[in-house]
Amino acid sequence: MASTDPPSGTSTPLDSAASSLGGNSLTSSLLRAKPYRFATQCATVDNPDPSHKDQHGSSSVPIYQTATFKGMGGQYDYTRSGNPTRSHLEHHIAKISSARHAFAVTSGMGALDVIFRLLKPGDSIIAGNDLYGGSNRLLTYLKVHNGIKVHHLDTTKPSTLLPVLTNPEQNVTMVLLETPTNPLLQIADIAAISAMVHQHKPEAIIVVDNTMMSPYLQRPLEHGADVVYDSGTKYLSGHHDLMAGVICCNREDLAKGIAFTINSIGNGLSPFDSFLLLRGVKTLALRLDKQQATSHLVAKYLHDLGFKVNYPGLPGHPGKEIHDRLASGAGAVLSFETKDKALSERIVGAARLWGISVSFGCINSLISMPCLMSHASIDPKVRKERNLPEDLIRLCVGIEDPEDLIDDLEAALLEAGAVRVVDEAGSRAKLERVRTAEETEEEDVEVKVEGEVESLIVSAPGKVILFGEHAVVHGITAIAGSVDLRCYALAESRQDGKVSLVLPDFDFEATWDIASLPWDQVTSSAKAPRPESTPDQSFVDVLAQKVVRGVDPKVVQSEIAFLYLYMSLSEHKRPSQTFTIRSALPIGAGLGSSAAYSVCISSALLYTHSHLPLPPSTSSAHEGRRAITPEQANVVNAWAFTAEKIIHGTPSGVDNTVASLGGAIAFTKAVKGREGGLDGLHGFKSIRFLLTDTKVSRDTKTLVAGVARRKLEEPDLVNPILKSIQAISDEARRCLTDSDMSRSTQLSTLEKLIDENHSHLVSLGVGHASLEAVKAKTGEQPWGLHTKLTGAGGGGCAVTIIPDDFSESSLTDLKAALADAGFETYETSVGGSGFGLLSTSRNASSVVEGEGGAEKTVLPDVARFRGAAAAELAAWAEGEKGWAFV
Ligand SMILES: Nc1ncnc2c1ncn2[C@@H]1O[C@H](COP(=O)(O)OP(=O)(O)OP(=O)(O)O)[C@@H](O)[C@H]1O
Ligand SMILES: C[C@@](O)(CCO)CC(=O)[O-]
Repeated sequence: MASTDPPSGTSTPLDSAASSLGGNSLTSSLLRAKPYRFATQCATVDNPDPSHKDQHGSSSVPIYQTATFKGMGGQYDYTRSGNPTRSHLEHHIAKISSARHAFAVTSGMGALDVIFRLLKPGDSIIAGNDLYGGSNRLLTYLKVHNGIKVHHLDTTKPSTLLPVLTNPEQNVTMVLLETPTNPLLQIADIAAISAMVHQHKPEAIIVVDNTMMSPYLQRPLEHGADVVYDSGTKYLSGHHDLMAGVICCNREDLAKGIAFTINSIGNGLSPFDSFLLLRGVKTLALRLDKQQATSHLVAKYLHDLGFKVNYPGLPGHPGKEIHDRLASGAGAVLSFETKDKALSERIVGAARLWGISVSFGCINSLISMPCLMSHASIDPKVRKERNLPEDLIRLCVGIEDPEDLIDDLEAALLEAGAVRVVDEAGSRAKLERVRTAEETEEEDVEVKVEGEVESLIVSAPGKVILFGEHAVVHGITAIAGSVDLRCYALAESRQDGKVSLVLPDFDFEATWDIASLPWDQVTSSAKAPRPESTPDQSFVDVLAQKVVRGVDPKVVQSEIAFLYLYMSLSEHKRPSQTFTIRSALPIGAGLGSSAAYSVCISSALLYTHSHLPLPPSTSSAHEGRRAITPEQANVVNAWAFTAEKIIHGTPSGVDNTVASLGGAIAFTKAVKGREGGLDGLHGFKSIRFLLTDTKVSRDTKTLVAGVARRKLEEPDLVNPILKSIQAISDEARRCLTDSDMSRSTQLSTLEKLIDENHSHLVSLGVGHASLEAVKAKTGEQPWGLHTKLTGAGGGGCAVTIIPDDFSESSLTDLKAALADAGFETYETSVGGSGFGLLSTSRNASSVVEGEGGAEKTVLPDVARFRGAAAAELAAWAEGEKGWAFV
């Protein structure tokens, strides 16, 4: 093992040369202070132990071809445990990989085997579903012989990992990523996945197979990975004349475990192979620059002919902008489809300069069919499930002249009948791809399946924030719970190539031609929302051009949020649907109407577009409780958060979390490296609250921005207030969870905290005269109640605690007095169900006779859903049987 500190090469041979020549001018010292660039670092091998100089001043690291070392107490005793040639290599690899520790072993698979030995029986590992065949084979071995559970998931969509990560029955201790994948060149967002995994499973290790990129193009440790390995057989050595694997990490504990395994099993790299690999690494940047430049030409050539080409250097490659963020180049492996396996075999067989070979990374160009070669060990059924085309051809580009490579490929395509000449004039004949019969058939089938999606109804609750609104945006804990006023969405399938959004609350309806939507603008970051990142602004801007202007300008945000989610979740299916959304919640009044709307569109889309499986159908509302798993609710919540951000700007996430999961919670947002948290609270259920809508309209986005501005301008005023609000939330939480506290102490404590929190909110500038009027009225005798604003303030709603001994007649009088003052009241309990779902096509009561006596499935009483007054929606929903809830 070798350790470097600092990780990047800042000590240079020039330093010693300059000082021995007495070079100490300002310019030369400035120049020397700069770390070497990558190619220089590759070419310059530092001595891991400068106190131990080579006795003859050898310019190349000697091969210490010895099994044993004489004497006792020296640095080396036995080559299995350590060898100077290997130490030089490992030190060099660590330096170019931004790593503190590096290890060299006998192959890439040997490296993975060493890493897998960090796992224990009963552990779960998440791995991609487009993995190198050898990694897949080793994972199967672990599953069968070592009691390790393996989950193959689509790592291009980080949200698909959440259900397994958050499942308490799965002890996920490792996540194995490859990006770009081999051979489909799919992109996994190492940074997003690492952050997500570390948040949900801090003890899990993120392992990245970086062979396709090499440390020259991508250094995953810089993006949050814990362990990185490369098959050194590929780009690091570059000549296909040795087998090697390297492992890098920064964590001391992992380094110790890895060193122990290598020493115990004895698969450290031999001195001779260490020498060869060290020699190869010196030219890594030089080789890859050439290989990558030619790859761009080859990819473009095939793409222009009309083949489906997988290469992250091509515009439009899915995940390209994530890849560009993680890596500094597209690499030198690409793959393309011919849509005909036999045709692919003919192309591969006809190539001359492109050698038929497994592996990649060599200076010579290679061609292969992964399903027959590198990935043949994966069961054909599994290959199909993982969308690995049997006809796929992989090209690994070498350093030959690009013209020769393209000539040879062209000759092979022509000989195999994959292309034909359309114009012989010019220096290169004009060719076009010959379409296969299978392709034409497939296209017909695709057209037929469009629009065939489930119809269903979903609902989501609003919320009341008892303590901590606004402060929660800045990392303070909020105490909040769901209320029994909900938003409802009906998703209906249609067949006319259009999608409609109907918003009766805004007297608004918009219909778009699906084909005319800007599909080419759906970026991969839009398809994989992350809690800490903002929605893709350029996509939002493009969608803003597509919205239909209604009477109320606020509807624009609702439309953009809808289109953003519809397009990001549609994939290639693009179903024709109508979404009708109705709210029993007052809109823009502090009860989380935007979050409930966001959860409705998120859940309706995730289920109708088959991203989540429908829960088993139930016959009564009671049986439907917990029919939706918390894992599914987390996925719905993640997408709802994106919609909420589009509507709100910078929400904390508390509203959508309550609207998704329901119940009552203590919620803390993660800010600036401080961990967030989410805890369920149960003490709310029996407490009655009165909500009073002042009817003064306001906008959460503006109010939240106002507090943020104030925090920036007057930190000495705002920061102590935030601290006090944290203390209020902490005390409220204690009081709600302390089973020894008497009921009367509990209620009087909450009342005191309500008064304190309200005055802090007023100091933050989000109070309003109308809210003070409600506070004063409810505080008057004979009522004497305690009230605070709830939600964003500036108008909107106030919340009042109703003590247990408050009589019904007093409550009626109070409500009348508030109504006289022009306010609207709602009595609510806190802590009911999260989002719910009613699948209509599987509901037996929904089958009726259609035209010509045929049976037809319609939504249950959809007409009543559309026609009911807002206040009647809850009664309508209760009347419908078969709801499934979180
Ligand atoms: N039923 C609905 N149909 C369409 N859009 C809606 C609906 N309900 C809410 N919205 C969207 O949410 C916006 C209201 O969000 P806003 O954050 O201002 O209020 P709120 O969520 O009710 O209050 P708070 O965030 O303080 O709890 C509306 O302007 C609209 O864009
Ligand atoms: C004002 C605020 O704290 C609550 C809005 O309901 C904003 C947020 O948390 O997103």
